[in-house]
Amino acid sequence: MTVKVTVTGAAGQIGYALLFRIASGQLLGPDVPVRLSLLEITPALKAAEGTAMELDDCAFPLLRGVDITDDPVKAFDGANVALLVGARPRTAGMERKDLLEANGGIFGPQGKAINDHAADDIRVLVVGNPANTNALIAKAHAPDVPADRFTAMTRLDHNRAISQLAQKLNVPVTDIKKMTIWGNHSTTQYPDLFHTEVGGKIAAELVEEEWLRDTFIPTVAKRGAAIIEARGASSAASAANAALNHVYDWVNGTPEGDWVSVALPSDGSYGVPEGLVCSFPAVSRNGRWEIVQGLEINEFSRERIDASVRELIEERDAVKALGLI
Ligand SMILES: NC(=O)c1ccc[n+]([C@@H]2O[C@H](COP(=O)([O-])OP(=O)(O)OC[C@H]3O[C@@H](n4cnc5c(N)ncnc54)[C@H](O)[C@@H]3O)[C@@H](O)[C@H]2O)c1
Ligand SMILES: O=C(O)C[C@H](O)C(=O)O
Repeated sequence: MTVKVTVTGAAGQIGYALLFRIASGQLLGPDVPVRLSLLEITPALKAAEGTAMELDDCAFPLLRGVDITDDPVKAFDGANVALLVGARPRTAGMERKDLLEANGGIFGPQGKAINDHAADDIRVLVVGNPANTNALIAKAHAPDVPADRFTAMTRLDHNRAISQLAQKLNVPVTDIKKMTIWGNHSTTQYPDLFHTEVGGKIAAELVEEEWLRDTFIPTVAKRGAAIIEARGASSAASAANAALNHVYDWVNGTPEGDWVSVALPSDGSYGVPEGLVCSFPAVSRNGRWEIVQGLEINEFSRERIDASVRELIEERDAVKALGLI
């Protein structure tokens, strides 16, 4: 069966890094045909058409067609996977409230279009920032879709944390298992090494406490800003790569003996208020995310998880006050 994949913000940077890899089979697997549906704002439709011409020119064996539209209803009609990448970026002089409001105007109607028109098995990944709260808004407008189909991306933070630790310990990234990012995809996120395993040993015991606290955590949490500073634009190829990892694992399952980081609606686990879209350690089984249960949270971790959750609560309360959820 051909899977319909809708990508919003398709003419943007992440879109350009993402679409060719989806069409080559890296989102769902090498045997799954895909049809791409590109949603853009009207002024960017021509650029999206250019990208679609290039997709044609690749003659990808799995690509069954590309549709381009500025209408969310058409874009999400029958969609099985939705990658919500397009968002309103913060510009000079813009208050946080303005940013949340502008994004509410995007993610509310997209959530409703998903609710009314997507396929029954729709899976949604929000990449556009502020990703957790944009996912919360989309979910609030899709009451008929199971809440756990709405996720936001912290897989890039997860991959960044694995890479930083691998470099510190001079081991291949494949030696690192059970990394966790807790909380918000923002600088308050908490990359947790107290359950991470490296060759069967706990990572926090293999590094100096000072490095963990003063180098590792801030490097991972501020990596997005460091990329913007270096590139003059936000991360695109690595964000696209993380989106592919997230959906691939969701659909095909996470490997035994490991887990990944996923922002998904809390069921109250680890004291995170129900419904908040928060990053947790998670495994995918039978096509559904399950939060890893029973991890012991020490005082150091508790403080940091709580700080990020507080920020998520503030964002939720702000969008509630604006009538966006
Ligand atoms: N979660 C993460 O880890 C992560 C990582 C990197 C970037 N991001 C975020 O991803 C988003 C996209 O990044 P980018 O570099 O591709 O940005 P970009 O500005 O290059 O592209 C965004 C695209 O979205 C489109 N767009 C805007 N409003 C839209 C709407 N209502 N419907 C459809 N399309 C719309 C724009 O026309 C533009 O083409 C940003 O919000 C960025 O902050 C998230
Ligand atoms: O776009 C940004 O603000 C940064 C991005 O979320 C990232 O983590 O690279």
